[in-house]
Amino acid sequence: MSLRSPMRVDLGSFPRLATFPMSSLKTKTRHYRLMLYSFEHSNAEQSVVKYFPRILDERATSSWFVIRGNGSLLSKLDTRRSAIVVDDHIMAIWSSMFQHVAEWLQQPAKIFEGLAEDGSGGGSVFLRPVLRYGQGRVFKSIDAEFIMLRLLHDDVYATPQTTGTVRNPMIELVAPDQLSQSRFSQLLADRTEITLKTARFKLRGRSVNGRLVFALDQANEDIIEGPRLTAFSVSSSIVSNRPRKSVCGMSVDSARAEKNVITFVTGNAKKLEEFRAIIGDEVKVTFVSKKVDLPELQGEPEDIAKEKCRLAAQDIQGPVITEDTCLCYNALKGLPGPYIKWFLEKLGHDGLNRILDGFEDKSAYALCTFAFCSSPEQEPIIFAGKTDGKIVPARGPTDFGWDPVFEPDGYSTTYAEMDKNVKNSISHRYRALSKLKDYLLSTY
Ligand SMILES: O=c1[nH]c(=O)c2ncn([C@@H]3O[C@H](COP(=O)(O)OP(=O)(O)OP(=O)(O)O)[C@@H](O)[C@H]3O)c2[nH]1
Ligand SMILES: [Mg+2]
Repeated sequence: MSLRSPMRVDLGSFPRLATFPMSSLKTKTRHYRLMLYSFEHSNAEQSVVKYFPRILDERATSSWFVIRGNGSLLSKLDTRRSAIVVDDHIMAIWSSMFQHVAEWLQQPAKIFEGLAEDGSGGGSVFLRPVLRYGQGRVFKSIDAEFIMLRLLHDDVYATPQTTGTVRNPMIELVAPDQLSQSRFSQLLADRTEITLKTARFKLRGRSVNGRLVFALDQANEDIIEGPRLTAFSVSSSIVSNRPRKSVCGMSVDSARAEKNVITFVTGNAKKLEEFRAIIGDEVKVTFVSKKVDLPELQGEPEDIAKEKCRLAAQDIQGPVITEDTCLCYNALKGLPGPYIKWFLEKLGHDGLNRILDGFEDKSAYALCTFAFCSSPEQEPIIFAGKTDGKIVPARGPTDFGWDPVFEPDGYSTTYAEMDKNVKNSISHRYRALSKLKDYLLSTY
């Protein structure tokens, strides 16, 4: 099968309900092969590394997809098995959702570029929009998790070439990035429940901690409710072929999703990025993130981690994860330890080396302590991970803390120089998070 020349679809021109009537949707099903687009190499790569393996394992078809601007990805994927084909019904929903969220956030959206028509394949897909801002060709790329529209369940999939059916559909909008999350929350502040109805289904959305979760229900009306969503157009011929049960007016899936939301309280976007890459998709929990101005506490790492988590749980009034990271010099009996943030800020990478000038021993360890509280009343549970190494003159990209001055034992590269996947397989964060992940897998 060959990739036909890409058809450019921009959101401004993507058909909305008004111009793309249901009848045409029912009679004419086109199939799109998606090219996920990212302005930043690492973002596209991470999205694939994080979200696609599970999909690739699920439904093997002959379809394939391309990540634009990142040739290396293609070689990493088993292109014969990736199935990123959706029909235009689903595209219409996703596009209008993305577009609307972009409008809410007052950001121009560039979501899908280069969609190709293709008559084969099926499968589920995780998509993220790439939002663009800045001037001319200067793009400030958005964090990988800026907004994610995600079909939640394993059994959500499209088989467009046969029936155009999506089973048990559920759609979630997440805005875990700090900026988008606070805007999202503001926009949703006066509305906790949003209902969108079309001729074939009802979308019921609820906003929780800056997320908007939609569950689909059958309905026979074609109206759209909700003052903020009047312009929100949704069109679809998706049908649920399973009888739906409901709990307290919400779908079972939705209710389950509500229960399994944990907030990772952090103000550090890089931590969050690594957290998501490491934890993957196995834990049946929706992780959202929130920046809360927690005090930088003093004391032993474990005490600090616990107290941080208690304060976070009080703020969120629900299940939370916090993380505290230390960089400990053996020559200094564990200092700077939890105070590394200030040392780094005041002294820079050079200074972090120079404080060891008088010492032979340059060895150090990175210590990560995750804490989990299922409610403000619960005592935090601690999961620590440690990676030994040494302090060296800075080498590598400087986009994350003290990564350039820490060379883990057994490697000749600093954390900063390493491939992210390598760091995420040996790091202090990986070691701590593996324990937390095991705990969550056994609990949720
Ligand atoms: O090079 C790095 N590689 C890492 O893997 C890493 N993890 C954390 N840090 C930095 O170490 C300090 C910890 O302070 P910290 O735990 O209080 O974090 P934070 O205040 O940035 O966020 P949070 O407390 O809101 O979660 C901060 O300067 C972080 O930037 C790292 N630096
Ligand atoms: Mg902190």
